[in-house]
This record gives sequence, C-alpha cells and structure tokens, in this order.
Amino acid sequence: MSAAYNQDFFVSWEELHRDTRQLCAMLMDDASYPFEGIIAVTRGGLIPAAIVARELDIRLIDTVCIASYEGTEAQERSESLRVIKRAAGDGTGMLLVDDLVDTGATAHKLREMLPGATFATVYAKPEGRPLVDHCVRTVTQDTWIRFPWDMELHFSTPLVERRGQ
Ligand SMILES: O=P(O)(O)OC[C@H]1O[C@H](OP(=O)(O)OP(=O)(O)O)[C@H](O)[C@@H]1O
Repeated sequence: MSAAYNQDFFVSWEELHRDTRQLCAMLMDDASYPFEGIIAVTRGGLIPAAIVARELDIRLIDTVCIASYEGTEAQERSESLRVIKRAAGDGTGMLLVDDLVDTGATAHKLREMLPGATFATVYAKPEGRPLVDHCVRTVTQDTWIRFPWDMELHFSTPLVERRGQ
C-alpha cells in the first residue's frame, strides 16, 4: 500500500452487489435513461457493468480498455495510463461504468474520449468525484478499497490469542 493510503475498506461480494443495485436505482432517474448500452471500463468496471446490465435490461455492452504502466513515484497517474481499446462514437446515449474513481485520472481520459456518455461508478474518492455523474458511496482519499475479486478467505485468529491474553 502506498504511503498515501492509511486505511483499508474491505468490500464483500454482497456489499458490492447491494451497492451496485442502489446505483441502478439512481440511474433510472438520470435524464439520459434508458441507456442504449453500457461501456464497461476494464477491468474493474466489468463486474458492476454485468450487474447494471441485468438490472436495467441492457444487452449492448462495449468496453474501453485502459492499463496503468508501472510508473516511478514521480510519474503522474495521468501519464501512466495506456488506452488499449477505445469505444465506438462519442458515448452519446451510453452509460460508462467503472468500479471506482480515485484520483480522477482515468475518468478525465474517459471524459475526453466519450464526452456524450453518462458516467457512473460504485465508489468514489473526493479528488475524482466531480468527474462522475453518479456514485453510491464516497470514501476518504487515503482509503484503499479492497474489492472482493482481489481477496481470498483466511482463518482469523481470535482476539484473545492475537493479544496473548
Ligand atoms: O481515478 P484513478 O486514480 O484513475 O483510479 C481509478 C481507476 O483505477 C482502477 O483501475 P486500475 O488502474 O487499478 O486497473 P484495473 O481495473 O484493470 O485493475 C479503477 O478500476 C479505475 O479504473
């Protein structure tokens, strides 16, 4: 974890599912609803996008594929992004879905490429929040969100044993 992150926020599959459904309810009140299709931002947006597609009965799903270079500490986040695949058009009528907006660097690039799209993320941090139209939950900038696909179950030592009491 980078020194800029001081706390973890663990998200279970159930929480992610519930939060994404809540996002869907918000999206149904958006001026652009119903959406013609979804553009999922790989990779983190793929699972929320599948849930949104199910809830909003959307079958047209495109992707925009973005990867981060392993940068030096001095390298700006925006300079470390590499667009592998774009989505068709300018995004008009489409719903962009990602799991998270953090610094906003990815969102900034997406807005440039797809100015017509409505942009939704499940979670947001303050620096990136102004760049998305909808999100369910905001966490502090120093929080690292631990998504369920990055986790695995482990035995948890009882508190008494951990503290040696
Ligand atoms: O607001 P930013 O600081 O740009 O960060 C947000 C982006 O970071 C995560 O993707 P990541 O780069 O970890 O790639 P992945 O989803 O393929 O793992 C997340 O899915 C967003 O796309």
